[in-house]
Amino acid sequence: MSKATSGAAEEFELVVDRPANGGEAIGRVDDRVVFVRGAVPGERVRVRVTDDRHTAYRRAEVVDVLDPSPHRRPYACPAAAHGGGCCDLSFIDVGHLRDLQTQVLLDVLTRIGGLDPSLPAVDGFADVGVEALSATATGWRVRTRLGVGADGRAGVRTFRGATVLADHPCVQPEPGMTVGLDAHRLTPGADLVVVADADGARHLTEVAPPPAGRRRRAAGQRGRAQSDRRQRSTRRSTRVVEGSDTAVHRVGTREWRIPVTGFWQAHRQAPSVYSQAVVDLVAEAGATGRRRVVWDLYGGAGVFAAALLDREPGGGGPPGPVRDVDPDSPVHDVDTDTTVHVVDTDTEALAAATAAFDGDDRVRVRAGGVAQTVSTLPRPDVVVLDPPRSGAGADVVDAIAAAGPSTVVHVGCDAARFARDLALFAGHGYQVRRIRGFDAFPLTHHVEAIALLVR
Ligand SMILES: C[S@@+](CC[C@H](N)C(=O)[O-])C[C@H]1O[C@@H](n2cnc3c(N)ncnc32)[C@H](O)[C@@H]1O
Repeated sequence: MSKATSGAAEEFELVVDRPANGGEAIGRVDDRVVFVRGAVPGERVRVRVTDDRHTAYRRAEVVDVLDPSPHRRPYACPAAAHGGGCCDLSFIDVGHLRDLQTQVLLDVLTRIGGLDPSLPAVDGFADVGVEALSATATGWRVRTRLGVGADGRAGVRTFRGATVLADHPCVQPEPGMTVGLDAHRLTPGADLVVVADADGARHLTEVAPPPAGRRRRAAGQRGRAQSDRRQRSTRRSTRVVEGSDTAVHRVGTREWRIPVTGFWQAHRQAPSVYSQAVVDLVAEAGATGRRRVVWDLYGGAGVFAAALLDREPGGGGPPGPVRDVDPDSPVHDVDTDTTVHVVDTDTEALAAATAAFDGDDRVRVRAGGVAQTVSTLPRPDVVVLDPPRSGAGADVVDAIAAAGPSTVVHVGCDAARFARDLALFAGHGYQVRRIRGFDAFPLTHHVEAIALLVR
């Protein structure tokens, strides 16, 4: 290793050997861990220190690749190649990137989740690994939030920065979704939310710049939980620039009208793939049947509620005439219906749920925080939870366990918080029966994980 100091930022060489949960590669120098952004595990790189405030570790970025990995590729995303905070790992071959995502999830499951690697669920996940949601790693995103630069043009913002890359498009949005934005007069410092709906129409809503004092904090928070983003939007005024303020999304035979600034899964395939996974896991636990009470926590517009009612035995079947086709069938016997309680803090998402279920009294929506609300619900047989990146945490896990469901399906979008929640459930006697992982944000480090837990 050779060291040098350029101004305030120290530079040195090291070999990085494994992936970290946040997309960096990990090495070690002088007994301190170094998290390196822009490296592939296995590479020898020259790095510049970007954060030296901690005794146990430092953060650094690559300034030169001295011994490149065979999995390194030219950046697939022009925005990321220019420092955009979008496709952070688009310089790694897609197949290898999925192997790295699998490695990260296995690492946190065992280290933070306390799971035994020989557990069939962990072993089974290691065999299958992180699964693709679509055939290609580009053109999958149906909702995105861009920045508007000082010149009034929209683009991806730089990683943890405020610079807008209007001339370097990101490859995540569906084809055509971000074409021709320059035709609109936009407000410098605003956000521009872009949505491609189920019918191929585009909707653009501008979210006004945050008040001056909050701008700095908002930039630092970018990329945090969906709930944070939603709250920031609701406090700022919005203006429809193109299309409408709501967008139609469909899963199976159901349709939802979701506010453009509201939450819907980013990947076109995610709602149907996740909801099928939830249905399959509940069936695997044998938790299907009559007169069940199901909680769909952090349920948003009720996509999982719909899948559990429509697609699984004992769900009651789809609404309307189909339910009456065979009144003798146990599956469609109205007297045996499951009831699903959808809980979320987002009243607009719950309004979309109410409209989508159109008076179907098998679905009850409840506005409020999960921790405060669940004690008021009837005891559940099955609980599905899909918290934001911050995870569910101890209070929520304690409250779910106290209600005593036989089956829990946990959907997590941050691997470490997901693993922590599994450890909390284990403390209440819930064992992991199966784990699946999805490459829900291709060319990035993000992984969506789903676990089946049984008591
Ligand atoms: C990852 S989204 C999942 C939404 C839904 N399951 C879906 O797939 O469309 C997380 C949801 O949690 C909601 N949320 C965040 N914090 C919450 C809390 N403390 N209590 C209830 N809901 C919350 C957000 O409004 C958001 O709808």
